[in-house]
Amino acid sequence: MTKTKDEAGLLVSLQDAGIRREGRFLVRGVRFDVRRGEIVTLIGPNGAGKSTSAKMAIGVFEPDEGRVWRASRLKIGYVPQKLNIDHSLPLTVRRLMTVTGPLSRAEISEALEAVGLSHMEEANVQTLSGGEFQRALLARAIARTPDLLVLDEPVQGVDYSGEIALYELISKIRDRQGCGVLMISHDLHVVMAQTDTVVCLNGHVCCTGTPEDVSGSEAYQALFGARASGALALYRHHHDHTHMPDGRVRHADGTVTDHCHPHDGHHTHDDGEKSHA
Ligand SMILES: Nc1ncnc2c1ncn2[C@@H]1O[C@H](COP(=O)(O)OP(=O)(O)OP(=O)(O)O)[C@@H](O)[C@H]1O
Repeated sequence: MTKTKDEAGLLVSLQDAGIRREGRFLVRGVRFDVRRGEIVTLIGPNGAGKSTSAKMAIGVFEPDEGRVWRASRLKIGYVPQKLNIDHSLPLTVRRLMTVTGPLSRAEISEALEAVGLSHMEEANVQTLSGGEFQRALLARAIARTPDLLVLDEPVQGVDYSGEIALYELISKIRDRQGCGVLMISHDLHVVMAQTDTVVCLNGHVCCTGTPEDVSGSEAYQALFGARASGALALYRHHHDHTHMPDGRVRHADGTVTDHCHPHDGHHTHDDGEKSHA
């Protein structure tokens, strides 16, 4: 018996979807699926149609051609690219959490705890660092336990180690809540190691596949030129390390230390297990 889309864990499916404005297509021929537990990243240069495609996926835009299918009663958590906040008005983290809809005290505390911001519930958002602010927005999105978490450039204004921490957090949330994740990124090095599928856009889909497939494809190389060389691979390279049977850690550069470096992310174990402690 064939499984229905819902049974297969499919959350959203774009089939040759396109958006036309003022007589021209902003993007067309967009096709990708997001399933429960899966991380899909849209990459492409500025103006490539990443946000437009994500907006089609979540139903903000109806496609002018092609089709978009969404699971019934799909709950979406959206982390916007930017948020215009009137800094002349005081806004606490707790209030930020509820401006888009009511949440119980328990839901607020749990979400802030998940992103490591429990101690900042009463803080004014103006005082947060870039990384803390992104985590507060993430907390707001996950507090409603979405089926699909959509993040528009989540690491903007976040430094390299903050970026890795944020990616690990997103991956942890995916594991715990079992949601699907659709992520947008205009920069190449930010494609997180846990991404299952990369969709490379430039007004249309240039290529789709695993990060390795995409970084090796001609379409991707042509689109990003010199910047493309090894960029996705580089991300993995930086975070690859191996746990030796005696507990020590061997890094990609061959050095051996007692512990992981704080910036270490994806890694493998010598016993063949692939996971993070
Ligand atoms: N409502 C609209 N009417 C006309 N043009 C639009 C509209 N919305 C977006 N565009 C244009 O469509 C193109 C794709 O925009 P989109 O925001 O999807 O790109 P993006 O890949 O997310 O870019 P960035 O990396 O800069 O955020 C851009 O050239 C943009 O100016």
